[in-house]
Amino acid sequence: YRRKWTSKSLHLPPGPPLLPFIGRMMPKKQQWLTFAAWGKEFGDVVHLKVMRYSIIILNSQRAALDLLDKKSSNFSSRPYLRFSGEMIGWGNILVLTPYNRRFRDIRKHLHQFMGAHSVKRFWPLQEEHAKAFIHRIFLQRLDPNTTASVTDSIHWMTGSLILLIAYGYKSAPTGDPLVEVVNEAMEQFSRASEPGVWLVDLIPWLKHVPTWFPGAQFHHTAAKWRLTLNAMANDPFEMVKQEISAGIGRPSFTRDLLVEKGQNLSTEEEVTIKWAAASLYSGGADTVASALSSFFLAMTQNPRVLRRAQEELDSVLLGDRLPNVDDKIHGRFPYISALVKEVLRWAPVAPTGGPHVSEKDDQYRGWLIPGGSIVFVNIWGLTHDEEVYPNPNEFRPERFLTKTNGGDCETEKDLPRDPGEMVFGYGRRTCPGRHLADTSLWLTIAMSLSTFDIVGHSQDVGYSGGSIIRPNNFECVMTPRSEKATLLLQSIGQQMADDSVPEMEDRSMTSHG
Ligand code: HEM
Repeated sequence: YRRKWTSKSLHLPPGPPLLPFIGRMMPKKQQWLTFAAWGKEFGDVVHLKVMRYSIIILNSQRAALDLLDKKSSNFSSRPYLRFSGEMIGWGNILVLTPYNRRFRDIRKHLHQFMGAHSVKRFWPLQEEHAKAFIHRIFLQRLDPNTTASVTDSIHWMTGSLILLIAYGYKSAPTGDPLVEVVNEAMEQFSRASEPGVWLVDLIPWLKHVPTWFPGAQFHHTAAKWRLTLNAMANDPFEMVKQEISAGIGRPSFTRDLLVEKGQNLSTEEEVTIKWAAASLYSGGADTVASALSSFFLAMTQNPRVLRRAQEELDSVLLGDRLPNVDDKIHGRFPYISALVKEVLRWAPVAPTGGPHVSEKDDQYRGWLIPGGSIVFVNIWGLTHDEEVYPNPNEFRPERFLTKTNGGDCETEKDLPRDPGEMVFGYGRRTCPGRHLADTSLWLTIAMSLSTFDIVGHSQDVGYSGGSIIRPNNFECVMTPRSEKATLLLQSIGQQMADDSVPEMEDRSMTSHG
C-alpha cells in the first residue's frame, strides 16, 4: 500500500506532450538527434509514453551512472521484443536475454573467456587478422576486375575473427558460406531490433493477425529471418560437436566449454553454450566493422590527422616493420590510441546503447520511474556534448592528448571523459567484448595507416542501420605508401602461405592435464 501511495504522489519525468490514444511514437530515423533535442528542451531525464510503455531517455552521464550503474540490480533487464525476440528467435542471444539465471550463466562464461585478464590469448589471432586485412586490400588493388570494397574486407575480417574465437572456424578468404550467413543474420538483427519500428512490438495482438491479411507481411519476414538465425547458431555449433567426437578441431569458446563440461553437460547447458557463442558473433562482428568503416571515412575527410598519425608511426617503425600489440601495451603510439578513442566518440556504433529495463518502480530526483520502463542512454548525445568535447563534429584525436604529447589539454586532469565509459554501455550490461574490440581496432587502424595512403572525396556521408549504425557508401581509395610498405605487404602474403592460422592456448587441455 505504501509503495502504491508513494508512487502515486510522485510525478513522471518531463517529456514531449502525448498524442491522443497512442501517446507518442518513437522517432524512426536518427533517434539520437530527436533524443538530444528533447534533452535540451526537457532536461537530462525525459519520459515518453509509447502505447502502454514508459520510455526513459537519459541525456547525461550523471543520470546514466545513477540509474544503470548504481541501481543496476533494478535496471539490468531487457525489453521483450515480440518481433525480433519471439517471432524470429533472437530472444535467445545475450543482448536480448532478460536479467535471469541464464543471463548470469552466459555473462560468467564470457567474463572467464574474454575479461580483461583473458584477452591476451587472442592477441596473436588479432594481429594475424589485421595483417590479413591489409594484405587483402593490397591484393584487391592489383585485381582490375575486383568489385570488392574496403567495407567488404572489413566485414570479412571482423566476421572471420569472431568465427575463429567462437568456434575455431577458419573461414575462406572469399565467399565463405558461414561468413555470409552470419553477416546476413546480423543485418537482419539490426533491422529487426530497431526500437519502436515494428508495430507488433507495440501492439502485441497483431501477432495473431493471419498471414494472408493485408499488412501482415511481418509474418513472412519473421519466418524468413528465423531460418537465417537458426543456421547462424546451429551450423557452427554442430560442427564443433562433430570435431570433438572426431578428436580434431581448434581451441575455441564453444570447444573449451563443451570439453570442460564433458559427460556432465545437461541439455539446458548445451543450449546456453550454443546461444552464448552466437551472442559473441551478434555482439562483436558488426560493431567493430562499423567503427572501422567510420575510421576510414574520417581518414578520407581529415588528411591532416592521417599524416600526423603516419608521422608518429614512421618515427618508431621507420617503415621497416608493422605495428603490433607490444607497441600498444607499451604506449609507443599515443596519437594512434587517441585516434581510436576519437573514432568511438565521433561515430558511436550504438548511438542509443542497449535498452535497459527496470524490474520495479523506482525513484530518481523525486520522479517516479515506473517498473517496466525501457531506458535508453543517448550515447551519441553524450559523445557530442559541446561542454565536454568542443566542436564535437570535428574529428580531432588531439582532444585526448596533453600538450606534452602535442594535444589540446594542459594536464592529464584536463583530459575529457574517455568515450569507452559511454560507448560500451552501462552497469551489469556493459559490453563483454570491449577489450577484444579495443585491440582489434587499434591493430587494424595502426597497420592500415602504416602501410596505406587513404583518400576519398565524400562529404556529408549519412549513417544508416538500426540499433547499430554504419556510414553509407563513401569513396575510399587505398594505395601503398612507399616501396617499403609494398614490401611489407608482400611479405604478409608470403607468411600467410607458409604458416597456418595461429591458435589460442588450449584451455580445455590445460585444465584437464
Ligand atoms: C566497437 C566495438 C563495440 C561496441 C561500441 C560495443 C558496444 C556495446 C553496447 C553499447 C552494448 C550494450 C550495453 C548496454 O546495454 O548497456 C553491447 C553489448 C554487448 N556486446 Fe558489445 N560492443 C563492441 C564490440 C563487441 C565485441 C567485439 C563483442 C564480442 C566479441 C561484443 C559483445 C557484446 C555482447 C555479447 C553484448 C550483450 C551484453 C548483454 O546484454 O549483457 N561487443 N556492446
